[in-house]
Amino acid sequence: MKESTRLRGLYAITDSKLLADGRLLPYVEAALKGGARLLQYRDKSSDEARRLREADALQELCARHGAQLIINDDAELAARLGVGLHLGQEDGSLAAARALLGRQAIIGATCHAQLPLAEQAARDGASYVAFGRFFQSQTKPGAPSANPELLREARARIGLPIVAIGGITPETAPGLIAEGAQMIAVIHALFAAENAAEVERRARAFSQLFTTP
Ligand SMILES: Cc1ncc(COP(=O)(O)OP(=O)(O)O)c(N)n1
Ligand SMILES: Cc1nc(C(=O)O)sc1CCOP(=O)(O)O
Ligand SMILES: [Mg+2]
Repeated sequence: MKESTRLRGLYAITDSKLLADGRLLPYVEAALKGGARLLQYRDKSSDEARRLREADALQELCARHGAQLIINDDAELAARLGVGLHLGQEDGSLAAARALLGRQAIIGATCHAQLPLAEQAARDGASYVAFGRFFQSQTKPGAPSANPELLREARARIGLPIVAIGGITPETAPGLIAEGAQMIAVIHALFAAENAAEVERRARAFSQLFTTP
């Protein structure tokens, strides 16, 4: 499958608090049923055994639903499972991660609101670049803010799929897609839900934004 086809649509990101108490697998499965194409396992704990167990279970779910699993921050775990990786600016060398994971792996890079960071990420072998945060984020309120117009310039200058992140809802996503975002990465507006059925409904609402060419 072409990278541009794989990297389009809803990009769901897990959250350890929202998905605690047995919600991780049912809520993620609901997001995948609702059409999420990428799933990022984002867990900041140092419990390596649990992280491996959970990532393994998520990999199986993703495989069943034809989605791609991406590990946040942890190149070793991504290498162990043979899945993708997302790195921020403080998370280690992207070029080294590319060498470790190989040419086929999906590797994403946080670029905040800075095109030079995206240009560097492209040179270092990123598969996609992520810009944000575009709105107030309940998950990461302190992340640097970005302006939607940035996406248009990024599209013209960076030859990689673009992810938009930060406080995005089904109502605000269309404006970002129109400006050039190929993927919309979401935590709170997807997973802060009463039940799995509601997660699936929300995922479907995001995913439908990508069905028109
Ligand atoms: C798709 C996507 N974009 C940005 C981020 C943020 O990464 P980072 O800046 O490393 O912050 P943490 O998520 O590690 O707290 C992301 N995870 N995913
Ligand atoms: C993990 C993360 N990174 C961001 C960035 O701007 O780099 S914003 C963010 C949180 C995204 O979650 P929500 O959809 O709940 O706002
Ligand atoms: Mg990080």
